[in-house]
Amino acid sequence: MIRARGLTKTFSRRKETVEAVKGIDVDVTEGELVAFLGPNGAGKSTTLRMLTSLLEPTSGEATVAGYDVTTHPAQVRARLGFIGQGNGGGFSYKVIDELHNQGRFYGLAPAVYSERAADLMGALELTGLEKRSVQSLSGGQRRRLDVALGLMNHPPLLFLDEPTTGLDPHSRANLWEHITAMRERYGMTVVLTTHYLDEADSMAERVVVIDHGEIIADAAPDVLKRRHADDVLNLAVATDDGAAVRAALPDGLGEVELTALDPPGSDGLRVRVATARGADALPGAIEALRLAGVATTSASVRQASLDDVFLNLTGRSLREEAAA
Ligand SMILES: Nc1ncnc2c1ncn2[C@@H]1O[C@H](COP(=O)(O)OP(=O)(O)OP(=O)(O)O)[C@@H](O)[C@H]1O
Repeated sequence: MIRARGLTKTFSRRKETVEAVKGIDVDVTEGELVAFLGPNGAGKSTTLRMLTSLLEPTSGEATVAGYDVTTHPAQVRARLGFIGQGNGGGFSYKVIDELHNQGRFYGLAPAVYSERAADLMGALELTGLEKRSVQSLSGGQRRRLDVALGLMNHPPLLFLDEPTTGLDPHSRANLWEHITAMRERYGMTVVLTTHYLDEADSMAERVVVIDHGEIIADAAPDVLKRRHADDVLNLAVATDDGAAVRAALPDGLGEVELTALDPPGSDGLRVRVATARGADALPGAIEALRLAGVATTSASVRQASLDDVFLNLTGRSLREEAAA
């Protein structure tokens, strides 16, 4: 569905040159749900805008839905839906007029766009808001209208640029339900950008991590975590004999860190082990300690997150950058 090779975009701003995208190679096959994850300014939107033919690449090439984005932009646009960061709707227009105008824009017959608009309004829980002005909608409703606008041409490929940014957790979850339902209904390929780690982790089947205009990792969230991050076992043990704890833990479990328990003076140690597949390793670790006569008084596993992946790949935390 998408094939990009050596895609670059350089912007000249006054006398400054910004290399926003630095030679991206990416393939997306039909039906995939792919998230481009990266901090602000990483080049996600620029990549999306090139793939949707809205922005001409400085160099490189991309084929989308079978057409070259530079030589056949109209054919590309006819086959995709694009939901940008800003709201697509004109603020003072009525919701239904926005949808109908979008249908006209795609050259659909009135009977077809009226039916599609009604159908999408129902599917995206916008029924009853037909006559409301776009500016009177809530953030979540407006985003769902954006999705409806993006789907009026029944595209085989949907691009969403930060679809859930600025929405509260409830509206984010609700929008996701709708995106997933629409994807199933139309069998669409979906490509989106996000800087929400939890969203990329839970919703995307594949995550393309972008930093400074380059793809630094590309795989399913679980695979990324297995490759680039460890789970952490956190145990408390009822002994101060650190050497005995180290000797008891299975060989090759992972890096072990021992610290005194809080508050100071408490008997025992806190044991932290960075390890792959922490939940699977935990029972064995507790049993090995027990056999060595060491009682475990508390145990938990912190699963590796995509933030750990980003941190290990770049030395920076995406969570902190997103909050900054
Ligand atoms: N039209 C433009 N003119 C000059 N520089 C630009 C332009 N558009 C983007 N840039 C720069 O290119 C870089 C990548 O921007 P881009 O918007 O693609 O990042 P992003 O990953 O989508 O970030 P965000 O999450 O903030 O949207 C940034 O340094 C940005 O300032």
